[in-house]
Amino acid sequence: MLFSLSFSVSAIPETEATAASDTTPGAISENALRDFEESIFLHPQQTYRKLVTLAQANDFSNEGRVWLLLRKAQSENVLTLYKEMDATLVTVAPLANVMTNEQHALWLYLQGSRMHQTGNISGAIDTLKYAVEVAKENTNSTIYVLAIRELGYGFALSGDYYRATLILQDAYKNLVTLNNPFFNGLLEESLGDTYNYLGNYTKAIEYYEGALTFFESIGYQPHVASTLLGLAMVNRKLESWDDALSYFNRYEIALSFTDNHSENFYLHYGRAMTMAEKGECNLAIGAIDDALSLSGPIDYNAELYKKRALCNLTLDNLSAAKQDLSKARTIFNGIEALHNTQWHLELDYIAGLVAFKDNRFEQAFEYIHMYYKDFLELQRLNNSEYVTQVQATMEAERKDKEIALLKQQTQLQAVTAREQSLKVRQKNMMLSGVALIFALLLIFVIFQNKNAKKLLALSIRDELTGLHNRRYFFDYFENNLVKLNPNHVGLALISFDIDNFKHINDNLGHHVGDEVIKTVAQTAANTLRTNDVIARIGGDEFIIALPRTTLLQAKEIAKRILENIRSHRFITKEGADFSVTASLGVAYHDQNKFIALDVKSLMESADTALYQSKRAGKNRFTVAA
Ligand SMILES: Nc1nc2c(ncn2[C@@H]2O[C@H](COP(=O)(O)OP(=O)(O)OP(=O)(O)O)[C@@H](O)[C@H]2O)c(=O)[nH]1
Repeated sequence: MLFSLSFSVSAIPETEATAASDTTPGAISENALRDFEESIFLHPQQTYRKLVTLAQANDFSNEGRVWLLLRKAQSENVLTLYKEMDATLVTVAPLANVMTNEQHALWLYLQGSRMHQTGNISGAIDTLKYAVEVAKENTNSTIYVLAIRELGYGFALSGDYYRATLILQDAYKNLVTLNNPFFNGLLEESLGDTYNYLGNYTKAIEYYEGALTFFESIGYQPHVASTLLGLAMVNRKLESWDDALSYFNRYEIALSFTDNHSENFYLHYGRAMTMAEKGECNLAIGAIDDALSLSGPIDYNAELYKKRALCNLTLDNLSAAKQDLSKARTIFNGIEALHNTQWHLELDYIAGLVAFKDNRFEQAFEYIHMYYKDFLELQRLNNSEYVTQVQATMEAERKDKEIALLKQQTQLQAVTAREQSLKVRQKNMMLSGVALIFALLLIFVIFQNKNAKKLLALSIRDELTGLHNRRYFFDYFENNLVKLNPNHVGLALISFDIDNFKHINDNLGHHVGDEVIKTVAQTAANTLRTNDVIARIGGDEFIIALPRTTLLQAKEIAKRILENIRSHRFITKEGADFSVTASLGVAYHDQNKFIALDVKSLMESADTALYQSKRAGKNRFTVAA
């Protein structure tokens, strides 16, 4: 539930109720505008109408006008009137230089949360960090809490769950002493969202329920609604279909706080998907059609078509299933960013089931096989050791099943006529398909939490080199190397940096510099083994983790990297012909020494060794003491 509903509150002023209901522009004092916050949450629709009326009057000072516009944008955010909100933010921008600190922080926060909604996650993170900085003067202010929360979302959306959880838990620890139900509700809701994304659904429910109690106690309907949606979604993931459906019903009632029906799509979408997953296909098809008629985001529509295809298969409506599948395919063809994601690959899986129903067994097997292959490749690209372990288990399980099936086939073939054996072959083909699906479903369950779709896919890669980025590397390190595998045999880190790179930029241009970075990245990556992880840390600096390695192997790899980099010749369009070198630092953690793995100090050792290589004349590697 990481869509953003933004709110803020202050102590209820005596004048607040009047402020919200009075529509005469002249009757409102400028100070009262600042205090409009709470009425935005209690009566969003009425407050918004009031603010629109006031905005038509021109008799405000600059400070008053800024408050008016910011509060208007804030209520537009609450009511998800994003077009209007964008326009209001444009109107307030020229007044940036007369804003007070408090206004400036609110302005930054609103921009940051809007960036989230449009998918500009890195922009949102930068803007929100700035908002937190500006709001920090008063850490018990509403804007500070809101900005921290939104920043936590930013980290979660970019796949940095670790930092998201840390920042929110930290804020929670400080704010819980204030005993403000709104703040407590906000933070519990955010922790619910983060655990939801982390796949810890039981913990997510715990936090969402806490948040719901706080929000209901103060009557902030937009928050009650968003928390109920969170509870519905988590229960769906836990396959508690009836609880999920009952939360969707409560969400529908809570949505009455707004006249804007755009959130209805998520209600109908969630409900339809839940019904289909529950197996109530007759009901689900009607619900899917309702959701499709609401013109939600196009990739959600594709998911609806996929589910309808599966339901139609269950109901033996083969031709309808084919049509659904083709509609889903058309949508995916048009969204390049989603190509080769799990959601895209699932089309082949469904196509396999359709072909099977159609008695095209060979084709069914082909599709499912292709799906299986592509899916594992996708996971390999994600390059997590955890994934590899799961895959290995699944693969072993699949092989066992296939062997058992082959045995069965041989026995059957020995006693049956040729005609019968053809049938058996078809049956076995189906059974191995089922075995594959079984294996894949298990993997799916594990990766279901990674549903930030393209946002996640984009956020773990460095744009220039296509390698993993810094964030992914640290996340991988903490979550896969340290937590999941504390007893690894040995772990080496290699930190490296291209020598005299600035010289290349200065003499041959930035575009050549970029090419050098890309080629060096590729050369180093090609030198590594499948389970090694390389990431670009920034500029011309890279880091490599070599799990399950001896120091001797690590040195060998460092040597090969150096050789492969220095032996590459660059020839530019302009006729320059040159090669580059790099300096490396190797740090090694030896489990046999019974010293706990400390990421930070291992990285520092690798960096120190790298600088020793630089000082000793570059183009070499040094092993940290
Ligand atoms: N072309 C290009 N240059 C970059 C990029 N990111 C950072 N840089 C430049 O990379 C250079 C990094 O230089 P340094 O590593 O500090 O120094 P160096 O010249 O390599 O010297 P030594 O490391 O001591 O060998 C700086 O000039 C940055 O401006 C990028 O994405 N593309």
